[in-house]
Amino acid sequence: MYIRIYATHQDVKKKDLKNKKVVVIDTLRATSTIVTALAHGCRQIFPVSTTNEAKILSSSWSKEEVVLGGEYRGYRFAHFNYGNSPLEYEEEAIKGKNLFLVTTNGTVALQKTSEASEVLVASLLNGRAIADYISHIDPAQVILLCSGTQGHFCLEDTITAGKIIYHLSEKEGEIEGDEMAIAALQLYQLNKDQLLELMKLTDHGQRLIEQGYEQDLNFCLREDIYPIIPQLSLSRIRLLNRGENIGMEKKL
Ligand SMILES: O=C(O)[C@H](CS(=O)(=O)O)OP(=O)(O)O
Ligand SMILES: [Mg+2]
Repeated sequence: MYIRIYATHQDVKKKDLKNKKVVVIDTLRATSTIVTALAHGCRQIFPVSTTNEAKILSSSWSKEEVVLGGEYRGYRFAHFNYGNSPLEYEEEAIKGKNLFLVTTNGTVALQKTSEASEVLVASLLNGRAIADYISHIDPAQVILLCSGTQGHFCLEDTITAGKIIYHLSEKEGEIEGDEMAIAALQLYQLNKDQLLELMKLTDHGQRLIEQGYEQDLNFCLREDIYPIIPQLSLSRIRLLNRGENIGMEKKL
């Protein structure tokens, strides 16, 4: 298996992902939010890039079936039900709902994968489960698509990519990859016992703290609390093997 990492979604064109197995990562905070919502019984999530798109797409459902969520530069939209804080999606109210999620980086990265053969959604909250799944299907090549922040490399997505490679190598021995993959693995191995200290140094970590979201930062670093496999297919994200995922316990 060969691992290739893209540091930002701006680095990749849709055609680069054609027929590829792609794992999308946006640790702060979109993919952490998606994983949390699905772990709490959300029916399916539509990643969209504008509030208008969310409103148009969601109009096919009754109001009771729909939740609108998201943010721009960290701040929630006035007429939406929720923002982009994973903690908001731990509620019973999300159960059975169709979530239309608009975010600055993560949902845009997810929309880039329309030509991929399989798309998975990863965060630190479910990184080991994603690695287990990939090793089980054993593809020749996997692309880890980090969302990045506003077109720039970010540590938090690279750390999650490194964690996935770390767990893959635990199962399969040495993993081949590009130099970003080697760097991501080293970064995770060197910092896995001090993730919070590292994240507090990042632009996004500092911004979340300034915006009053320090709890989000702590939460997004809780490794493997939700061992689920969210899969994007036909423009919506659902749990793979929903029956197996349902009833899983949150490991605190
Ligand atoms: O809400 C977030 O954490 C970010 C917004 S930004 O990086 O502060 O602009 O969005 P995401 O798409 O989850 O990276
Ligand atoms: Mg992000």
